Amino acid sequence: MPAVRVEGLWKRFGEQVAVAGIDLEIPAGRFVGLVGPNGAGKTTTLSMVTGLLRPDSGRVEIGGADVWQDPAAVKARIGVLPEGLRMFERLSGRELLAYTGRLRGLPGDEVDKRATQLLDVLDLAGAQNKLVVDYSTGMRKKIGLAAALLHNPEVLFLDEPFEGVDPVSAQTIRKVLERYTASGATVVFSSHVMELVESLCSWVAVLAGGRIRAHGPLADVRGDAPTLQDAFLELVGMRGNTADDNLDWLGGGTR
Ligand SMILES: Nc1ncnc2c1ncn2[C@@H]1O[C@H](COP(=O)(O)OP(=O)(O)OP(=O)(O)O)[C@@H](O)[C@H]1O
Repeated sequence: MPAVRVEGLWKRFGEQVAVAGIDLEIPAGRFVGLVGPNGAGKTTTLSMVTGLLRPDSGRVEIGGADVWQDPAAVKARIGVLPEGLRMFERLSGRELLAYTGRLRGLPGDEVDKRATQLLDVLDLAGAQNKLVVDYSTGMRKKIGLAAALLHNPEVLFLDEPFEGVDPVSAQTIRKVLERYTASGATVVFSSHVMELVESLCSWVAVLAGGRIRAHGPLADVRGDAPTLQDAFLELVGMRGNTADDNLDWLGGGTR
């Protein structure tokens, strides 16, 4: 069974079609990259897939359960780190994890154990008693990731998890996620950084204009192109689209 099955997903915002009929089956146990240019519909798709935004039409199943018919069952099985996540900022990192764990129905001592381990692995132990409002961008991503992992979900959805994260923290996050997928869990994440997707993901979906342009194992999507970046530019029709002709006034010369 695929980890995620999406059928005929559509979303309009007024005149703007954000997602224009997506069909996708994401295999389980893979590190999956969802890539696409700005405005491609990645966040809208992930929001609908994780039960945060109701689609105009279409269906989403996670582990065989329908996201919109049975939201509580699905939400118990997934972890989500959305873009611009709002957190309870007046809690410390540890308090936030304790609160999240109890909301997830975990026993208190289990929450304590898992929180201690996650804070440690994610290099947040020293900041565990600091309020989340005082965390840096990277620290916020890491505490958000810890909260999303606490209940050991089957599928983890991450919107731009590496944005604003320094290379050391990125490596830490990467190791945690690699360990998680190695045990059979699925990670689906959106990113603009092709090198990162190429080095992390075994399966990718390319989204542009609200539609899937290509999907499948990384090597199949890359095809004969030297890098995923080249394949991506070809697929989204941006190859050769340079600013040379239009910005002839920019730079040295006439002011
Ligand atoms: N709440 C909204 N109201 C109106 N239009 C929206 C809304 N959310 C998204 N859109 C539009 O839908 C389209 C897809 O947006 P979305 O945020 O899903 O793209 P994205 O691929 O995540 O982009 P980025 O990489 O820039 O984050 C865009 O044209 C955007 O302007």
